[in-house]
Amino acid sequence: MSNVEENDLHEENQEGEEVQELSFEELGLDPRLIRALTKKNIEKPTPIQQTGIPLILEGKDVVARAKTGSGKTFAYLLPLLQKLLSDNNTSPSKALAPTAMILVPSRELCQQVYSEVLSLIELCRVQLKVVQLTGEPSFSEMATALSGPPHIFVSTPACVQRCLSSGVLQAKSVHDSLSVLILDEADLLFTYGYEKNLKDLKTHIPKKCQCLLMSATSSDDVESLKKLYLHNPYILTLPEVGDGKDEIVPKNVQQFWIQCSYRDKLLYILAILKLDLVQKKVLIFTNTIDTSFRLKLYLEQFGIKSAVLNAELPVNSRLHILEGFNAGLFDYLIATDDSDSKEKDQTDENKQIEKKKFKKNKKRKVDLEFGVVRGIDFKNVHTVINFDMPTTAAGYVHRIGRTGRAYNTGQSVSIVSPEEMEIFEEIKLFLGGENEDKDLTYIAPFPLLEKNAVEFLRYRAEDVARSVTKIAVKEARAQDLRNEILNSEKLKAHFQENPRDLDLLKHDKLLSKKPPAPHLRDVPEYLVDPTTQQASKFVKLTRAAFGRNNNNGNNRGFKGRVNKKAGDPLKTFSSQGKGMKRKGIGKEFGPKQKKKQDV
Ligand SMILES: Nc1ncnc2c1ncn2[C@@H]1O[C@H](COP(=O)(O)OP(=O)(O)OP(=O)(O)O)[C@@H](O)[C@H]1O
Repeated sequence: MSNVEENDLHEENQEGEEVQELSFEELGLDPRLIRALTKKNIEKPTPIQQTGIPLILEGKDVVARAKTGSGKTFAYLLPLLQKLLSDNNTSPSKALAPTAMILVPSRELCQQVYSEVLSLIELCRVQLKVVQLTGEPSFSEMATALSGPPHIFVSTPACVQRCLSSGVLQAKSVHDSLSVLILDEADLLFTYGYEKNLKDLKTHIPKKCQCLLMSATSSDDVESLKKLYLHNPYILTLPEVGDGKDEIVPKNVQQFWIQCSYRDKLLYILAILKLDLVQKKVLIFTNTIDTSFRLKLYLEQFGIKSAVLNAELPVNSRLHILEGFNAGLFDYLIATDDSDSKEKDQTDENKQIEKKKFKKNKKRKVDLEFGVVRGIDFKNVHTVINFDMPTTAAGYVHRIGRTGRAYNTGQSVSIVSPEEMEIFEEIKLFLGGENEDKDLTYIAPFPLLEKNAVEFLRYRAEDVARSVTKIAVKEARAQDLRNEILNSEKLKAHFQENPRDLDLLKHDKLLSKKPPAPHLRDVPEYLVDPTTQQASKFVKLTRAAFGRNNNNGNNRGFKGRVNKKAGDPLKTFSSQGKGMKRKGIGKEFGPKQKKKQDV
C-alpha cells in the first residue's frame, strides 16, 4: 500500500460514458455464482457491477462511488467469492487469520452484508466460512468467531481493533493471511468515529492486500481513506445517467412534497395513508424518537399498524424489525434517523463525550453503532415519507435512497412545514446542482391529495391528535423499550434454533391502551371527494398490476413458513396486552354510513 497521489494517472472516471451491457457470464463469473444469482432472481449486472467486477477480478484496488441502491454490495461480493472459490480449489488453507475482511460502520450493515454473503455461499453449495462480529464481544466470543479461521470476517473497525488488542487476532497472522480488505459505506466510517481504529489497523495490512472502497457519495473522508489504504486505485464514479439532473437521486424515484403547518402534519400523513394514496411498503422518517411514537399511537387509532425503529432499541430487536419489514410482515415502518446528528460529531473526542453521556443515562442508552438509513437495504419499499424533514441535503438523499433500489421504482413524499422551508430549499438546490432556475425543481407537489379530502378528515384527526398526549407518548416509548428488551434475549435464543420463525418478527403490535375505535377505522365514501376516490382507485389498480409490494420476487420462499406452534414460549412476550385484539372491524367513520373506503 502506498500513497495514491503519484498514481492519479491510473484513475478512470467513467462519468457520462456509456456503459456497455454485459451479462454476468461475460464478466467472467463462476457458473456457481451465476446460478446463485438466478435463484435470487438477479439476471443482469447493474452498471457498477459491470464495471467493477472485472477490475476486482483482476486484483485491482478500486474506489467505487455509485448511487444508493445501485448494487455496490454484489459488485464486491461476487468477485470476492469467486477468488475464494478458486483459492479453495487450488490450495489447502494454512491461514491463521481471515482471508478477507469486510468492514462496515454499523451493526445493521454488518448483519445485512453477512446475510447476503451467507445466502450466496449456501446457494453456491460451497464450503466457505463467513463470520460476523460487532459491538464489544467477550474474549470467548472473539475466539469462537475467529477460530478456524473464517474465510470472510464481517465486522466494524472498532471490533477488529478489539480482536487485535486482545490478542485473539494476531497482527502477524493478519499480515500473512489477509488478501482482500473491503471498506463498505466508506464515507461513513470516519463519521461513525472509526478514524483512529482505521489508522491503527492500516499498519497491519500487508502490501499485497487488495483494497476496495465502496461509497454512495464522495467526501473528504473517502479521500483520506483512499490515500491511507489504496494503491494505484481505479476510481469508478457511476451515476446511471450523466445528464446532471438525476445524478444524486436514482431516476426511478419520483419525488413529491406537501406544504402544511407543523401541526397539520399528522392530518396530512393520515390522509395519504388512510385514503390509500401511496403504494406500500412505506418507510416513514422522523427526527426524534418521541415523534415516532406519537405518530405510531396516532395512526393506531385509525387502524393503521406500524413498527418503530430507532437507536434506543436492543440490537436483536432492531435486526428482527428490519428482517420482519423486509420479509413483508408489516407495511409501515417509522424510523428515527439520527445519522445527521452523527455527521456533525466528526471527532473521536466528541464520540467519547457522547459515549460517556449515554453511559450515565443507561435507561436511554443509544447504540453508537446504529445506522438506520445509510446502506441499509430495506426490501421493496415503494414509498418513503419524510414526516420530519432531514437536517441536511445529504440526509435527504440517503433517506429517499431507501426506495427505487436496483431496478425497482419508488416515490418519496416530504411533508414540509414553514419552519422547514429553508432546508427544503437547500435540498432543491442540492438536487438541481448549479442550476438555480427556480422553476427547475425535481420535487413536485403531491398531486393526489385534494384539499377537501383533508378537510373532511380534520375534525376526527385533531380530536385523536389531542388524545396522544406527551404522557401517552412517554409511556408508550417506555413500554415498547421494556417489551423489546425482554423480547431481545428470548428472540436471540429462539432464532438460533428457528431462524425462519417469522411470526415473532411482527413488531407492529398496538401500543395504545385502548384498541382503535371502530368508527375511526373506516372512512365512509361520502367523506371523500370524487377526485381523491379516483386517485385512491388508481393507486390500488397500479398496486394490483405490479403485485402487492412492487417487488422483484425477493420475498419468495418466506410464504407458508410462518411457524404457528401453539406452545411457543415466546408468544407470551408480546407488547400487546390481553384483550387488545382488534374487534368491530367494519363499523363506520360517521354515524349510520354504510358505504366505506376499502381499507
Ligand atoms: N444486478 C442486480 N439486479 C437486480 N437487483 C440487484 C442487482 N444487484 C443488486 N441488487 C439488489 O439491489 C438492492 C440494492 O443493492 P445494494 O444494497 O448493494 O445497493 P448499494 O449500492 O450498496 O446501496 P447503498 O448505497 O444505499 O448502500 C439489493 O436488494 C440487491 O439485492
